[in-house]
Amino acid sequence: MTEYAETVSWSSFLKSISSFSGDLSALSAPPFILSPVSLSEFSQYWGTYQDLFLAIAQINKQNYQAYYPQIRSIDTPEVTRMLAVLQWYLATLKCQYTSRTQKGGFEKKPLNPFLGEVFVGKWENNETKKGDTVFLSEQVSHHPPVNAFAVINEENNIQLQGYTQIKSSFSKTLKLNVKQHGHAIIDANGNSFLITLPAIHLEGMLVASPYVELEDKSYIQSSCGMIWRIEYSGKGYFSGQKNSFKANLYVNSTVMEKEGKPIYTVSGQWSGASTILDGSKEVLFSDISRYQPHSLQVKPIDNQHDLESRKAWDDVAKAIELGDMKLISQTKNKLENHQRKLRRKEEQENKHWQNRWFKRVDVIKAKTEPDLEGEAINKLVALAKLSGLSIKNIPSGSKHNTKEHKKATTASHWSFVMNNWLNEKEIKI
Ligand SMILES: CCC(=O)OC[C@H](C)CC[C@H]1O[C@H]2C[C@H]3[C@@H]4CC=C5C[C@@H](O)CC[C@]5(C)[C@H]4CC[C@]3(C)[C@H]2[C@@H]1C
Repeated sequence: MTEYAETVSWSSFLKSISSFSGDLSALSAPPFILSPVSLSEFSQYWGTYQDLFLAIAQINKQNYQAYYPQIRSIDTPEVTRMLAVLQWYLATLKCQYTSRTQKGGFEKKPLNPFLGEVFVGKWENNETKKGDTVFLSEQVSHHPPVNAFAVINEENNIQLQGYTQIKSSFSKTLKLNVKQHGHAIIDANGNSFLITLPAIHLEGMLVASPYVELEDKSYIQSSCGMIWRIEYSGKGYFSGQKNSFKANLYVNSTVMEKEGKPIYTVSGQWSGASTILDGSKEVLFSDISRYQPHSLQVKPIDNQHDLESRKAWDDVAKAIELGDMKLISQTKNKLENHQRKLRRKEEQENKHWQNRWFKRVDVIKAKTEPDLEGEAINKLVALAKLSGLSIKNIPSGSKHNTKEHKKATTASHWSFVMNNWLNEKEIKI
């Protein structure tokens, strides 16, 4: 599409969203801001920096001093592990929120996954003999859209699972605000970590080059008691730099709530370099450009199952690449009508869609009927209690004592069921 035409349709698009409220996926957007990628692919970013992810499981009493030699004051493997979790987490932010806008691109509207859509792959770590890591993503709900994900490396005994539900709204100044519900939980050799999801907003909408900026706070609570509080800021905030953050490590959430002395403070750019206060000295903590992202191995489309994202959306993705609006709506309607027919058939037969690898667990009820698959939920309850965070269905990272928590009535989450994956017959990695 020509530059001029794009500008015209972008400004008419902005006019259309200025009066829009509701589910983003319902908003029709001009072809040049449609992405041929399904949102079900976005959760792969939790595992893209495999070396940083696996380090969380590999740190032990014998090797912990080798990880951050520049930080003289480190004295336990637990603290080293907390630093490794933060370094990995910052790397996931870079992937999650800037990988589409690095080379001058801008955020586009991803394809809205249908119920039961899956996206699977693996990271082959053969060069470092760390065993393969499996990645699973399943659209466990379509109304509202919820994506659940798991990253599993058996050789190193580390597994991440979680889910994301986004709630978005436009501000008067056409800023797109997105609150995330959900969380991620890591289990690594007996240590577990609860990671909350930051709120985000889209900058640059008025100049037709939107990019994500993180805001407010998020937390990483460890089963050993220590907790990270990460505060985000961006251009125009006090720091003035894009993608800025400040992270404080506290011995526990009580000290954090009292604004006690942090064990460490790390600050800088989550998409670039950051430093750590080691006593009175400021030393380099992490420079993400020094780490290699691993690309996920995904089967060719011909070997994929009909429920796998790239096969299911292939016609639509091709139409988007052609920028052919008519063909886009034709191919999208075909897929969406097929889904509506399936839902109607299930209704008539009084059947409901069976989720594949994740199950919904109502935490309040589960307290009376604890079950094995709810194991991750029990971890969520334990870690949330340690951190003072709410387990109700309110924005990720909300505190336990807020009026929003008191007002909320439900506390149900999505939990990965390893047995369902081990017994999976149709979808292959
Ligand atoms: C309908 C409004 C619209 O189309 O606006 C068009 C704008 C050009 C772009 C808006 C889209 O920007 C995309 C960025 C997406 C988030 C990126 C990363 C993540 C992290 C991942 O773990 C969970 C999903 C999440 C939060 C994505 C959610 C969807 C976002 C905001 C897309 C916007 C629709």
